[in-house]
Amino acid sequence: MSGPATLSPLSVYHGSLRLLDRISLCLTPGRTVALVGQSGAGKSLTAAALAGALPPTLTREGGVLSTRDGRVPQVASLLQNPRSAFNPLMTMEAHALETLATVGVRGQAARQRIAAALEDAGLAPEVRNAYAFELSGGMLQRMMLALGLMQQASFLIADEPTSDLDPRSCQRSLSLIETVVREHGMGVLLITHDLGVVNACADEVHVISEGRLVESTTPETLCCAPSSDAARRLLAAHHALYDEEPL
Ligand SMILES: Nc1ncnc2c1ncn2[C@@H]1O[C@H](COP(=O)(O)OP(=O)(O)OP(=O)(O)O)[C@@H](O)[C@H]1O
Repeated sequence: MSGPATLSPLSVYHGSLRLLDRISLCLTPGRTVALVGQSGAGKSLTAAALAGALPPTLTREGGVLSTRDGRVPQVASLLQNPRSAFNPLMTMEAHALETLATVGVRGQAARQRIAAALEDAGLAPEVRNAYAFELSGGMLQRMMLALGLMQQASFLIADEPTSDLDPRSCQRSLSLIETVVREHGMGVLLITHDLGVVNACADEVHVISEGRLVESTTPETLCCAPSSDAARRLLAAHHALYDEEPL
């Protein structure tokens, strides 16, 4: 497990249009950092850049995540739509073996890591023989997490992991993230527009608006004394949606 890692200022362009403007973040093992913002603010682009998955039509400047000693840490992803992360023609074991080969783990050692990671992610051993179409969205999210655990990734980028989930699945997804932070010491970047999720999980929160970070604070301060217009708009939207005190 690595120490804290810093994202060097990240800018992303579509032609001459700047979509992200010098986004800089620090991720720390065992801590959850939330990135919140309205639709179109730049959350998913930040996640994609961190995961090395920006669309080829976009160009980037900076945005290298590195530790103090200059190493680039392993980063795992938990996507909004986990089904899109799996090849429908490959079993979960084939995905796992492919992932482990990228970090040089093969043979018996790979099989042992797969068994341990499935168990840690709360999946039955038989899941290794399943194809994506045989698993629910929640199980596929767990499998994504298992892939991160078996790689011994230091950080997890969770992009809207609770969107489109019913309340029970939402709770399960959040407790899974809590487990990787508490028991495996991963550092998490949690991308969401839901301030309730921020309050439940995050140690610190950054607000993004029109591709720029406009506020960095604690969940408590964001709820009680937000300093940016963007954060105030998010709070107002939360009030309007839930018709109650937001956090
Ligand atoms: N492939 C792309 N080509 C051109 N522009 C893009 C591309 N992907 C995203 N954008 C633009 O970049 C901006 C940020 O998009 P992004 O998807 O990061 O927003 P977001 O904060 O994740 O929003 P949401 O919560 O709706 O997912 C938006 O203006 C979007 O239209």
